[in-house]
Parts: sequence; structure tokens; C-alpha cells
Amino acid sequence: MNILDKIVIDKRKEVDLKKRLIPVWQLEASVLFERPCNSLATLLKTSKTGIIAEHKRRSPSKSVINQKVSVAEVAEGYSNAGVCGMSVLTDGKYFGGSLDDLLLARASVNTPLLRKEFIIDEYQLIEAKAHGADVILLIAAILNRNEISTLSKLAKDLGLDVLLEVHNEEELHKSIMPTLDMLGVNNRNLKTFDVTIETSKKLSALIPDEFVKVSESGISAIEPIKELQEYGYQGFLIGENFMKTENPGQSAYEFIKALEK
Ligand SMILES: O=P(O)(O)OC[C@@H](O)[C@@H](O)c1c[nH]c2ccccc12
Repeated sequence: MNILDKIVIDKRKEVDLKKRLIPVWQLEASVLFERPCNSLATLLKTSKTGIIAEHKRRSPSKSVINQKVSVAEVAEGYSNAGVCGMSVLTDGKYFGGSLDDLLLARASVNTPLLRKEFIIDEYQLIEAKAHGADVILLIAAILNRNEISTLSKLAKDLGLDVLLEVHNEEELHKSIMPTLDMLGVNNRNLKTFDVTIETSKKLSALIPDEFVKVSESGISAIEPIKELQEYGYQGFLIGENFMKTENPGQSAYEFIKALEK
């Protein structure tokens, strides 16, 4: 069994347990407040740099990335660096994240926040909203067309932007629908961990113009971004390259400055 199948099995159990502990109406009570927030898709369209910086303590492919910095510190650093958005990993078992991380990032900054999670159930969307997310990720590799449709519609109803992630042509074809805002191409194959930005280049022409194109994973230099901009990409999701340093905010700042030149 590949890692993605394992993650999804664990996630199913986790969500079923949580639903019994915290009923959805209880979560919904925290959703009532409306916070003014810029849409990530809009920001990416007008930005020269388009960086979405991620908070990521560890991953199945790199066991330890950074266990030292606090999420509030990272959020403030990223925000001061001028990122368009911040991605917060909330999976605990495989990525060492939590919903508390999302909440603390929310309390620290006004930057659009993406809940980076393996979403398989509507319950997780209410959770995302209740913990301050502005954007949710849907992963085509673990969802069928019907699920993508139901989940993205509910996300829109909750006022959340939707980033849909694909890593091949088949996933892209099955997923295109008007309830998505951004199309992310993951350069890392989540089944094999192989990384190549050729994946983003290959799929770019197949993504209709109405979706903002985001290239995800394995980006650690300015050059590949410049190349990908030529292919129409306006968003770049970067985790490890910033998080592996002692001061992720400072690293993001220097990276963005260099990209602006
Ligand atoms: O750390 P990187 O290589 O810069 O990658 C960031 C991000 O793209 C990656 O964490 C990611 C992309 N899609 C995901 C889905 C689930 C978990 C994690 C991810």
C-alpha cells in the first residue's frame, strides 16, 4: 500500500472519531464571525511574486524539517516578508501539524491562510472555517469527481477559496469544475515522492485560463519560478526551502526580495 492510501485510511478514522466528540453544530457556532479577508486567488493574480509559504514541521519524505520555531513567529515572518498566503499543515500523524497551528497563525496575521489537509469529509471544511482558514486544499488523487463537486460547493458556501491539487492529466480532466478557484500542480508525486517541475510545465497548457495556476513543491530557487511564470503560473507553494532554515520568515523575505529584482 502506498503512503497516500495509508494517510487516507488514518484520516477516515480520525474524522469519524472527532465527529462523535465534537458534533458539527458545535463547530458551526465558531463559524459565525465574519472576518474581512483578501482572496488568495485575487492576490496571486496581481502579485509579481505569488509566494504561498508553508508551515511544515516534518513530512513522510523528510522526517524532521523544523521542530524549533513557533507557528506564530513563522506566520509573522512570512507576513512581513510579503507572501500572498500562508499554508498551514494540520495533519498530525504524518506532518506534525494541528488545528491549533491554524488557529495560532490566524491570531497572528491577516494573510490568507490555507488549511493544508487531506480533506475527505465535509466536517473538515467546517473545522477549517472555524479555525480561521480562508482557503482549503482538495487533492484529486484521493477524491472522485462527485466528492470534489460536493466539497468545493460547500467550501464556496462557507466563503472559502478552493485550491485543487493534481499531479497528472487524468486527475486534471476529472476535476475541472466552476467551483474551483485555483489549480495546483504538485511537482511531488505523493505516491513515490519523486519531484520535478516538468510536471507543472507539462500540465500548464491543459489548465483553463479562468483558474489561477499554482505550482507546488520542490521549489528552492528563483530560476524555476521565472521559468514557470512563462508557463502562466502565478502562485508558488514553498515549504521546506523556508522551513529548513532557523528563521523561515527571514528566508522568505530574502527570497521574495531576490525574486522582485
Ligand atoms: O516543502 P515543499 O517541497 O516546498 O512543498 C510544499 C507543499 O507543496 C507540500 O507540502 C504539499 C503539496 N501538496 C501537499 C499535500 C499534502 C501535504 C503536503 C503537500
